Amino acid sequence: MSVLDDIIEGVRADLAERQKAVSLAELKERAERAPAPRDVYRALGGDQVAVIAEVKRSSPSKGALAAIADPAALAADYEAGGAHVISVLTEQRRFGGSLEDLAAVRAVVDIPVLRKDFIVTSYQLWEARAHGADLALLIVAALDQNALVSLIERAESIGLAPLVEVHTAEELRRALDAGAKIIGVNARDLKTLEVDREVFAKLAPEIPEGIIKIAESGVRGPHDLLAYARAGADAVLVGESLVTGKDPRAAVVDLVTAGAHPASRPEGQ
Ligand SMILES: O=P(O)(O)OC[C@@H](O)[C@@H](O)c1c[nH]c2ccccc12
Repeated sequence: MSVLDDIIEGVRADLAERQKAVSLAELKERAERAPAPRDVYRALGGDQVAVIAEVKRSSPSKGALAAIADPAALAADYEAGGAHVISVLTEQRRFGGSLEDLAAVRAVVDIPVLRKDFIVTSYQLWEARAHGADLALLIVAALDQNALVSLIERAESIGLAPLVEVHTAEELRRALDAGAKIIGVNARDLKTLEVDREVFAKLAPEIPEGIIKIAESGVRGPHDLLAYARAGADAVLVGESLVTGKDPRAAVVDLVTAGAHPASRPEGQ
């Protein structure tokens, strides 16, 4: 069993518990009362390389990263540093997150917020919206094609922008076929947890213009952001290096500054 299979088994077990506690009808009512979704395409579509800063307590590869007693305070720091979007890991068992973290973060920032989890059913999309999310991650490796297509459609229909994550050329083809408009290339293989920062540069040329390209994972600082930018990234998604550093806000400032520099754009653009 791959790491991804193992994570999803736990996700399904936790999901079954939540489904017992809150009916879909109730969740939909909560989603209707949630604040309106924020404009994700404006946040990610500017001239600069956007920075998506992640609230991440632990990971299957590294174990505990940071305690993060107050996720809202961390997110407010990220926003003050100039982050364009906040990512909140809500998976509990391996990443130490929760839907409460998501709601707490959304309440204190004015920028869009991503629910980062292993979404396998539309119930989780409703949960995301009910807790204020503006985007939801959909991992191609975790979904068959029918599920991917219907989750993209459902996300869009309830006001959530789907960020479709790929790691291989085949997954990218499936994401494009399914109509993804925002594609994240994860440098980490979720089946083995190995990081290969070259994957973005290999896949980016196959992503048509007009689709937002996000480089995910392994960004240690401005140098890695610039390399991803030269390979065509519109945004980078950064977790570990922000939560483990001494000053997350200053670390975001450094990334945003690098991303605003014209030399960070690919040649000819
Ligand atoms: O901590 P890093 O290496 O900066 O990576 C952040 C983010 O890309 C990573 O947390 C991530 C990308 N895709 C995921 C899918 C599930 C869980 C986590 C992830």
